[in-house]
Amino acid sequence: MSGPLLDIAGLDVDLGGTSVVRGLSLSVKTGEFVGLIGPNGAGKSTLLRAIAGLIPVGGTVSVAGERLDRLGTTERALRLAYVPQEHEIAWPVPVETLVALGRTPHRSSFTPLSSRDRQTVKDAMVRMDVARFAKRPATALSGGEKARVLIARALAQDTPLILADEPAAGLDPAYQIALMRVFRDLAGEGRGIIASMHDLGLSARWCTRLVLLNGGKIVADGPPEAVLTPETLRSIYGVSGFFGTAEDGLVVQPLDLVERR
Ligand SMILES: Nc1ncnc2c1ncn2[C@@H]1O[C@H](COP(=O)(O)OP(=O)(O)OP(=O)(O)O)[C@@H](O)[C@H]1O
Repeated sequence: MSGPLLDIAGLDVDLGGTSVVRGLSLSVKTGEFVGLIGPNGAGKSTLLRAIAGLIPVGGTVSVAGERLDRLGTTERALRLAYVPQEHEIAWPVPVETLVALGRTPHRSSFTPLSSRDRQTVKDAMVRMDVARFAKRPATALSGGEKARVLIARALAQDTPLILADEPAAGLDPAYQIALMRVFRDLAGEGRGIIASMHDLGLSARWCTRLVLLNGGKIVADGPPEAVLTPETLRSIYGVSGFFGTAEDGLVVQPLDLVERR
């Protein structure tokens, strides 16, 4: 594929009569792990929901050169997977059944899972370390375990583009890092990942690119070192930070509240 994996042009989103995303354009290539960062209310979830086709938008969203608004639900679900911020699981279905729902766009109705489907589901559960819960009701898991099951469902969907809304929230440090490794590996395998994140340390360390949103607009976009600076922390988040360099790159730790200038 020569063009971008994701191409957003002139995206506008109005919610409840308020303009939440304004004239936003963004291109993401295969191999990129994009951290979507920004303060509360910046528009991160709205942007992800808009890309996923869950809310009406102005402008265009294309994946691999095809406009998503011209595709049916199944065709769209073959191109992108979306992990919601909420980890509500309504029915006590076994974890493996829930993860297997990710295979829906690849199958015709009422046919059993193929051996490829079963292998993909198993690989997704192993990758997210939930295979040992395979037979457990998904409702009988901890918050972090549920979060990992919902990410496994998205991985089972086996799409070129993965959108995840605060996927690291609720995970312990080891699982947060494991998730960052999974996303980095998936990007290395030729997919594109966009994950909204509040943890600036994690996003600085693991994302290949950061897109900083504020007031529904992109205010910075580039490698972590270019986006996360003392100036952006102060002006956008209203915090000071510790900045260091470890063997593998940037270390950022917000320190205290400061006046936004
Ligand atoms: N249904 C709605 N009607 C009106 N305004 C909404 C609606 N949903 C969200 N908003 C507003 O849109 C803005 C962006 O919200 P969004 O959830 O996208 O932000 P976010 O960057 O994901 O924030 P957070 O970090 O708090 O999750 C906020 O000001 C929010 O109040």
